[in-house]
Amino acid sequence: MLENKEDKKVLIRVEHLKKYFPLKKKSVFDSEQLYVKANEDITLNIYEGETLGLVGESGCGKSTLGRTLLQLYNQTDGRTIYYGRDIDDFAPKYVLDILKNLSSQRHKLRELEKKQEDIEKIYDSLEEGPEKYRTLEKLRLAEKEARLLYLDLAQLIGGFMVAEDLNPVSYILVKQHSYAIEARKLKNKINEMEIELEATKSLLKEQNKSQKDIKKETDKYLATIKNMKNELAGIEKDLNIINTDIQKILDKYRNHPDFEKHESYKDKGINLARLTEEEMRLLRKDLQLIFQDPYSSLNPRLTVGQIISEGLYSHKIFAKKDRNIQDYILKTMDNCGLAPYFVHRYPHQFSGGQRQRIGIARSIALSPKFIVCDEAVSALDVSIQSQILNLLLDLKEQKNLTYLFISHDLSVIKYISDRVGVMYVGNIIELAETEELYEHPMHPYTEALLLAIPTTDVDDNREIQVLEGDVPSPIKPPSGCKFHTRCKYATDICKMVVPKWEEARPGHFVACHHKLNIEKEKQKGLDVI
Ligand SMILES: Nc1ncnc2c1ncn2[C@@H]1O[C@H](COP(=O)(O)OP(=O)(O)OP(=O)(O)O)[C@@H](O)[C@H]1O
Repeated sequence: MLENKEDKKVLIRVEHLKKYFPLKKKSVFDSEQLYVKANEDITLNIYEGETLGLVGESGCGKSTLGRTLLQLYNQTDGRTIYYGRDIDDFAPKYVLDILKNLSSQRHKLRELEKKQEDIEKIYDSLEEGPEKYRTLEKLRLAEKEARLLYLDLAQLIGGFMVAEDLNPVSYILVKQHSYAIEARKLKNKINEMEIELEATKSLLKEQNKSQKDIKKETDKYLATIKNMKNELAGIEKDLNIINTDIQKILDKYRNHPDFEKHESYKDKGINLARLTEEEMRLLRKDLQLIFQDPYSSLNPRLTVGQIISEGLYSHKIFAKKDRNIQDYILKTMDNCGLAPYFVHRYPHQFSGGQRQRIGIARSIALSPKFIVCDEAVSALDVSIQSQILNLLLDLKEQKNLTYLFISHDLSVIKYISDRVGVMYVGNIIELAETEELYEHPMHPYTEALLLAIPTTDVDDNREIQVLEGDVPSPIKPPSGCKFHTRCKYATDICKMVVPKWEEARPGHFVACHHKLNIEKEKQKGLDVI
């Protein structure tokens, strides 16, 4: 069970994430570009060490969300912030672009805020009715645009947001970041050289070389590493001086009334959506995917050992000549319930459950922090499903992993998840701790999904209710709340205004104009925000 929200560390923060797939035009005369709106305005936190379950009908955008978080798809809009590494250490290039253009970006932000205020005035002046609802939609859009840009800036410069002239701030922060990039490149090189050194040592020992020969060979590496470490120490010394100067300049603004507000938005997360391909490649080992169909994701021409070693070599966790990799692979296989003699076998020689274990071993070998399990047990027999689920839970405990667990099966989701998000035609419409969501659903769609679960409990005399109506198309989804076409509680506002994503009870988020059970909760004396 997860502790209070205050004790939890966010690993991934998603803000207003959007993923549209453009559709091919039928003819060159088509003026309208159509999109599959697979993910729309998704905002959520994924906490370190939790399993966040994701449910919803087929085609609602679960896999797209998982893959977009991992940046296997380029996101159309929004921010995906990863806290598993420190932005100063990782020093991504996009930060330099923002810092170089601070003045013009803040100018743009002020324009967006002005636009938002203007729409707000119009909204306040309107009578209740369709025009007011349409204006509310525009207002939400303007708010979102301004907020995303504000977060991009405040995350990096915090209290400097109050500075009249951002040019000197820009100058010193660009300098700081350029040094950080140099330091990161050197650290990577040192790391690679140390891996080479280990591999050389293990190879020479295997060849029974004398201590003298081993020393002669490894001294070359040690000398290069020493030189690089000296160079790094120089850069880090300069960085410390720059950091002290930055603090001194920042202190000048501390008395400004808005300083603390802006400073509180400063954080060390990395915006995955803005990384270069090469940078994303470096982070790929932290962020893994386990597929539904292990057979199609395993290369049939490679043995289990080769399948697991591929990633270890490409992420430079082991050098090619390093003999220690064999022990490492066998240990990883053992952790995943695979016997050592499987190491030379091919995927077709295994059952579905064993193949899934191989897929899991391949991911786990890279020591990831976050894994998207996309229908990871859906193709397996029920008895095997529970074995794989328990393996995933054990590995999570041992290695402090965080999962996004995607499934259309509500029982599987209930079993494995700490919290559950419910998706409907591209949106997450409800998110809460598992028990809370199953016991007190607030969204009519969640309620309908739960009522549709068959039960074997003889004391449970509720009727199974099948959700009527077709799932709307994600190309032209219904206006307002997308569920209004199937919702028995829908009113006029539902047809026109997208419901706001809000925390209705502590830790319980929902987007609905007519939240269920709120009155009941109030009567029971439970917290309602
Ligand atoms: N690469 C793609 N190009 C175009 N459209 C896509 C692509 N991938 C997914 N879609 C569309 O996006 C929508 C969401 O699909 P997605 O696979 O994310 O849903 P899902 O909830 O995971 O469904 P399922 O449980 O059936 O896998 C669907 O309408 C799908 O057809």
